[in-house]
Amino acid sequence: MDVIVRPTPTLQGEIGALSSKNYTTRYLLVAALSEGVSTIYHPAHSEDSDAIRRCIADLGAVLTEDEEKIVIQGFGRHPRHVKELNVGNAGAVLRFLMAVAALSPEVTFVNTYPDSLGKRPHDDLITALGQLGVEVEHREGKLPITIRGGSAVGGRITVSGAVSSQYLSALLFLTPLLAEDSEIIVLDDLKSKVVVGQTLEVLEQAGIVVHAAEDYMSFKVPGGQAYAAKNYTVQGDYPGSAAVLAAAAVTQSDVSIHRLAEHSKQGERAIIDVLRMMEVPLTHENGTVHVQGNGKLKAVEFDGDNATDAVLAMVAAAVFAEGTSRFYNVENLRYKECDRITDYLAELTRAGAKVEERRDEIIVHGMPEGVEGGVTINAHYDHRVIMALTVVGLRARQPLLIKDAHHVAKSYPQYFDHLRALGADVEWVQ
Ligand SMILES: O=C(O)C1=C[C@@H](OP(=O)(O)O)[C@@H](O)[C@H](O)C1
Ligand SMILES: C=C(OP(=O)(O)O)C(=O)O
Repeated sequence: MDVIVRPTPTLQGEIGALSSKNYTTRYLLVAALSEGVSTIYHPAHSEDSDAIRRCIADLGAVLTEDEEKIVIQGFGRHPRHVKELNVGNAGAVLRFLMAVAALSPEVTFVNTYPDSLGKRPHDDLITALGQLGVEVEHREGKLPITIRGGSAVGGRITVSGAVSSQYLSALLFLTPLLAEDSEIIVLDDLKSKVVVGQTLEVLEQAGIVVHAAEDYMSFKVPGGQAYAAKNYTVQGDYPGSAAVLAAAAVTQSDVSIHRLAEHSKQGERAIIDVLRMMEVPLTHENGTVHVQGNGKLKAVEFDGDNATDAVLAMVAAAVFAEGTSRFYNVENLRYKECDRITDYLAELTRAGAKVEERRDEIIVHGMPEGVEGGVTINAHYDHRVIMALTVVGLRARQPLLIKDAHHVAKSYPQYFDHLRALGADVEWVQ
C-alpha cells in the first residue's frame, strides 16, 4: 500500500500518543521470564509488539488480552522447546530473544525480511553468547541464526556496544536467570546508552538486582534470580510522537499530544528540547505537549545518539529551518531497518531537500521556502523513513507518493489516521 501526502498548510487538534514500543517489548519479555501471572496495561499494538507476543507464546507463555491489557502467564527460566521463531522485522525482539534462546536446546530464527532485518549485524551478541558456551550458527553474523543453548551458567562476558545497545540489554535480561553470578564488561563504546536506562528500569520493576557502573560500561549481575510477576503500565511513545510533533512544527498548527510523560527515560523526549532550540512555540505540562507552530524554525546542532529513534523526525523539521543544522554521533543509524543516513538522505534529496552525509553525521541546509516534492519515495522497509518523509511532504509544493508506506505499522499503524485527524491531506492508495 502506498500513501499520497499532499501539501497541508495547517494542522489542528489533539491526539493521545501511541504506547511505547520499547517499554512494551521489555514488559512482555520480563512477564514471560517470570513464573507467575503479570498484567501489562496499554501495551503497544504494532507489528513489532505482535512479533514479541507471538514469539513468547511459541515459547510457552499464555497470553489473554482485552482492549486495555494483556495478562501473561510466564515460562520463567524454562521456555518450551520450539524449532523456529519468526520475529518479523523487529531488531530489539530478535536480539532479546537470541539471549533467551540460550535457555533452550536449539532454536532457529528465520529470515522473513531479507532486505531489512536480514541485512542487520548481530556479530557482537553472537560473540558474547559464545563466551557463555552458547553455540550459534549464522550467515556472517546475520539471519537465519540457530542458537544451541542450555549450558550457560554465567561468568565474565565482554560485549561491544559500538553498533547497538540491544546486545547489552539482551545479556542483562538473560544473566539474572543463570545459576552463577555474571560480570558484563562493555567494550569499545556504548551507542544508544539512554535505552539501557530503560532496560535497567524495567529489570528493577521486575524485582531483578543489577549493579551497574555509573557510565553503564560494566555490570555485576547476581545469578539464580527469579523475575517477579507484576502489573505494568506502558507510557506514551516519544519516537513515534516525534514525527507528529515535527509535522506540527513545520506547519501553521495548534496541536496537542497527550500521554507524553515529562520525566520519561526515553531519550527521544529530546524532541521537545530540540524543537524549543529551533524556536518552535510549544509547552509541555501535565503530560501534554502543545505546539502552536508558525512554520518558522531555526537551525540546530544536536548529538543524535541521545535520541536515536527521533533523529529522522528532527532532520525532517530541519529541512525547513533557517540555516544549516548538524546531527552528529549518529553512525549507528546505518544499522537500522535501512541505512538511515545514505538511504534516508537519498529520499530527502529526491524530494528536493539539501542534505549532506558524513560517516556519522547528517548536515541539513534548511529551505524555509519549502521543497519541490512531486516525486515517488522509496520507503526502504523503514517506518521512521516513512514518517519523516510524510512530514516533508506536508510542506512540499507538489505531493509525495510514498511507496510501501504500510511498513509504518512496524511501530505506528495509526500514524496516518492520527495525521488525518489533525487535518493532514494524506491518502492510502493501492
Ligand atoms: O533496546 C531497544 O528497545 C532499542 C534500542 C535502540 O537500538 P540501538 O541500540 O541498536 O541503537 C533503538 O533504536 C531501537 O528502536 C530499540
Ligand atoms: C530501529 C528500530 O527498531 P528495532 O531495532 O527494534 O528494529 C526503530 O524502532 O526505529
